Amino acid sequence: MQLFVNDLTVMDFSYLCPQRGMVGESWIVDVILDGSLNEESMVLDFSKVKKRLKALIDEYVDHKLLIPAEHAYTRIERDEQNERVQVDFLRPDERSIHLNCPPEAYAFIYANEVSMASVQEYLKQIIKTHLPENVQGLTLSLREEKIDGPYYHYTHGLKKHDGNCQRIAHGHRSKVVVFADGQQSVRWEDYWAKRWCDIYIGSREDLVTADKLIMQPDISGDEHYLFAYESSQGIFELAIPKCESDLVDTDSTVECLAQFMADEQKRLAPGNSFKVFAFEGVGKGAIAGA
Ligand SMILES: Nc1nc2c(c(=O)[nH]1)N=C([C@H](O)[C@H](O)COP(=O)(O)OP(=O)(O)OP(=O)(O)O)CN2
Repeated sequence: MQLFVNDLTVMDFSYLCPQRGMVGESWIVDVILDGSLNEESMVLDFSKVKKRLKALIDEYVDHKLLIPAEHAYTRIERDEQNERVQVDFLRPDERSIHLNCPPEAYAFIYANEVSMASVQEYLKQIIKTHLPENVQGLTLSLREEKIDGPYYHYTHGLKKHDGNCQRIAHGHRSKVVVFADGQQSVRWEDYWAKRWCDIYIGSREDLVTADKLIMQPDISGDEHYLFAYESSQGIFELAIPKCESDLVDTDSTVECLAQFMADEQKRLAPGNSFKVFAFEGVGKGAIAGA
């Protein structure tokens, strides 16, 4: 007998990619369980499927940075004593990425790349060990939201958030809808999709100088932004290429980003009025005008 649950959850996370850098993603999870019927004549109660599997996915992937642990660019250094992990992703041409964070900030995918297939396998191995005996098989499918129109992938961290959004590198794949003088404007939507294609959005107030960091990455020149802050889960540090980042004067909540976009459009085209629908992952977001 097979049992299916579609749209079990959305995983919002980021990953390191040799070509694209830091990529924000939102993947929808569907599952199929194979098993015999239990004493309740069920493969597994839907409420248990939803709660248990979502809890595992939240614990192991959601709001984390996924590291392709077997890629040649990846270096991982664990400081067990201080409960910190440093990751150096040594891309060429001064596009290296460096982090020093509490261990919960990362998920290590033992593969050459972070892909739907490798994350699927990683999660399958974890979830399998948490299923009751009558459930013998698990199929996990990951998919992107179908988006008609422009979208972008961004990564950020919300240092004031009391949950996992405080992690400095988690992200989303987000649709954007813009109205200029009451008409939908694909031109402006394309503008943001291009500007924020694979972007790290940092708050200006989190910028630090190298002497303020615990990590001492081997970075030459002035090609990187350095960000650091302390939240309830610990100290988070990130060095990321400036050319793959954008700075805002506020926090990077979706409310602030929607307002940033509307204000930026007004600055570039003062004669028009704007309304921006900025999504944060799938099915939610903020609306701002200028
Ligand atoms: N009003 C706002 N609330 C939250 C914001 C925000 O910008 N404005 N941002 C976040 C985080 O960035 C987070 O990544 C949002 O992800 P989400 O998946 O919604 O968080 P949850 O884990 O709580 O939801 P699940 O559906 O359980 O995954 C948080 N809030």
